[in-house]
Amino acid sequence: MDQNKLKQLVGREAVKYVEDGMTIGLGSGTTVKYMVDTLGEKNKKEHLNLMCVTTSKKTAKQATNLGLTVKELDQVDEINLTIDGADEVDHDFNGIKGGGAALLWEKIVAKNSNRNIWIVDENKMVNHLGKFPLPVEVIPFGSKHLFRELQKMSLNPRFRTNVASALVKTDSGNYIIDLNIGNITDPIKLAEDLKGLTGVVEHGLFIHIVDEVIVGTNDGVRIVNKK
Ligand SMILES: O=C[C@H](O)[C@H](O)[C@H](O)COP(=O)(O)O
Repeated sequence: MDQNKLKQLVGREAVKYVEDGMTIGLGSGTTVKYMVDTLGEKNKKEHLNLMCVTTSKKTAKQATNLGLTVKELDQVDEINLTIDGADEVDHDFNGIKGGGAALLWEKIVAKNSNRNIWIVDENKMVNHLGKFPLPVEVIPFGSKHLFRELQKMSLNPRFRTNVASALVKTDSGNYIIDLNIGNITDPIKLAEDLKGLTGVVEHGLFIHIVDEVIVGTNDGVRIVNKK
């Protein structure tokens, strides 16, 4: 099955978890885009009473255009369920996120959600994290110095740039440095090390955050629950 079809499949499946009256966290990325489209349709058809909190300005715009009610995180008491994409997921249910530079808001929303579901295609299920470069969101001030520190740690950093070769800015106005590490043998230790660096706002390692993963395969959808 073509990758977009898989993204659509898992997006549709995830929307089945949305119930009337819920406050829903909407992730970011190309897979989530399909999910939000389906949620918009469901909302219109079933006249649901939903509130949505988004993890990026892009998702907020899409959701608003579809007629979904979008609130700021601080305007809601709790988020019942967040549905997001991921770049890699390992067997311990740890993941890498931030391929679309939305990792900071995504992590804040996820940590404030009662339940987190990720929607991915099966190529993203891996034995070890790290083939996908690990995104790190950093404060622009002094970021070249931080970059050198990451080099000294042998983490193969690279500033993320856009098609015009300009530095990518996140929705919070920060830069992204991608770490090309290869196999991450100890994600928990790496997460701690990165958080210990002054200037690092957040990293894309999502440790023990997701509860359930909806995996799109050529044979249909597979649901993987945390053990
Ligand atoms: O910053 C972006 C997010 O973490 C995305 O959820 C992640 O990169 C997956 O995106 P996609 O569904 O486009 O592969």
